[in-house]
Amino acid sequence: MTTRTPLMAGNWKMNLNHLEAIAHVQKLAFALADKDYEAVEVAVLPPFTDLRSVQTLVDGDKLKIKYGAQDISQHDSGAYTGEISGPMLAKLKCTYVAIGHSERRQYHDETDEIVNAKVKAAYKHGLTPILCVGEELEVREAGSHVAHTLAQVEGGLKDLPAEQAETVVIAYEPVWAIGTGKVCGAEDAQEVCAAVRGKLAELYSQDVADRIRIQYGGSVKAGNVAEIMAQADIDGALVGGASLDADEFVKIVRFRDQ
Ligand SMILES: O=C(CO)COP(=O)(O)O
Repeated sequence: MTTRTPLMAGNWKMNLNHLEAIAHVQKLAFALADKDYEAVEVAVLPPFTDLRSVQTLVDGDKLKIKYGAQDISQHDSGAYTGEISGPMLAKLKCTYVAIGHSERRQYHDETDEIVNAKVKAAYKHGLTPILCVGEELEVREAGSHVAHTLAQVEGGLKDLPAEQAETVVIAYEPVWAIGTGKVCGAEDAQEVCAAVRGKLAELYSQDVADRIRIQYGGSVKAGNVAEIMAQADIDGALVGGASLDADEFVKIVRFRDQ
């Protein structure tokens, strides 16, 4: 049986400046300095402007916390005002990059084609994509949430070889559950995550699918994380609001104690 190391990632979105980031990561590192959490991978996704400070802290103190960006340009360099490239993120030793978050799809018109180009850009520069997928409320109400999410998975991974795909992280984030306090029922989340794993098996192989980590995201808190993590196909959480509170995020990382 494949054992997948749970990945708890905090997506800070547009919150915390670089000084606040330093204080926040120090708090997390202090609270997680014992061995209890070693079986869980912990990552933060701060705004671009914080990455250098987070890198300096993590490198200097040899922290086990990983970090990454919330987006990446599909281009390596050039006249793309405001964009941040894969080589820049790689130089900052980012491990992860979130791609296709629903807020990018919604406010920046990111299509599956763009998401796919960004996933390829991440791999080109040695970054691990956290490919975000999930349906809006209307889609859920129409009963098409599984098909919608699987189409996003397929579109995001298009033409990606198995050697790359097997390290991707998929984050299932139903849009209606993001920042709303309406957590998707654990069994409903499991239904979609199991279908995502089935799609990965169809696209690659069962072996590859069994190695890919699938996170749930959307109003995850210390109070609901244990139930979510108890689901067979959920291997971690992508946490927004609750990741801004160090104590709460630490409790989420220690989901086995909740
Ligand atoms: O979008 C999310 C993480 O990427 C989820 O956000 P919330 O945890 O605030 O609902």
